[in-house]
Amino acid sequence: MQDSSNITGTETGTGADAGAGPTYRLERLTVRHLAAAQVSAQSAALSDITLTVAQGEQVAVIGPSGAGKTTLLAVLACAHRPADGVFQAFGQDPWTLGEAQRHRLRARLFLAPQTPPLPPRQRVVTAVLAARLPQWSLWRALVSLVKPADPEAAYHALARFNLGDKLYARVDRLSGGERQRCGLARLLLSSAQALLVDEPLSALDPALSELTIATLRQEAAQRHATLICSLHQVDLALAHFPRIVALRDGGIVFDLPREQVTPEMVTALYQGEQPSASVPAASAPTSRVAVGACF
Ligand SMILES: Nc1ncnc2c1ncn2[C@@H]1O[C@H](COP(=O)(O)OP(=O)(O)OP(=O)(O)O)[C@@H](O)[C@H]1O
Repeated sequence: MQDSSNITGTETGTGADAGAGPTYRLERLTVRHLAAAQVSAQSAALSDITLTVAQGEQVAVIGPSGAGKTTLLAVLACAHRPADGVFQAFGQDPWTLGEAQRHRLRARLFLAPQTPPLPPRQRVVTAVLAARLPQWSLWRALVSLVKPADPEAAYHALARFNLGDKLYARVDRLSGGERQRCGLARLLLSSAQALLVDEPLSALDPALSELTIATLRQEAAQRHATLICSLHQVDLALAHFPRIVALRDGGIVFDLPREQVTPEMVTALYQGEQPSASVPAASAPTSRVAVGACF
């Protein structure tokens, strides 16, 4: 159950579009992973999550390791079915829809996992253009595998993450940080209206971290997409995102406009653990494949 001392913020002043229906509505949501569900009914990855996110909002999700950030993003991407509670994306519960309708709903979302599932032997241009697959006919997709359909678009997307020179590199020759940005370049080529990004800075240096967040925010604002980004770098979350959702042990600890988040709240959230500062991190662990997938 959610701690009764939890603080729930309003969306006032957080960039929400008051006129539009919410992108997400979650009410008392419980989420379990299969293995955990087998061990104990108590061990939910997320419990009692109530959250509404308006179209166009930009939200950072923070919290210590294991808090449930990746699980939340997988649920929002309609990749992980909640065990209990209400979940709606764009006003629809994906898990009551037929397969084809759910597929159409997922095409409105893009999840960029921490470790993007890029085919290692593929060239970067092909991997980035794969974001357009939902918009293409089967024939066009097959032709693009041999002769990339729109290399200029891939170049421009990569260039926004300072990676234009890797257009024709092989994916398995990229560093961890370059792979991560390659995954984010795919996001720019999607037509998604909800952008879900899991720890995009874990393998990036401070300058690239700033560039990456600025690019994501700019893209979301331009297409009036909702942006939800999990971050270990609390300082960057507070500097860039109007709304901060803090998770710990699978529950929401606070959900507030950033001006209302105090250093004491952050210290309590991490309880002895040191929140990451925006310093160069070790490259992303290759064994950690985020729940969910890119759509
Ligand atoms: N595939 C899985 N099977 C079983 N349990 C899982 C699985 N993935 C995550 N969990 C558990 O669910 C909880 C939430 O994990 P999650 O990965 O969502 O946290 P996180 O906040 O993203 O952590 P991190 O910051 O380390 O990436 C943890 O207790 C974790 O051990």
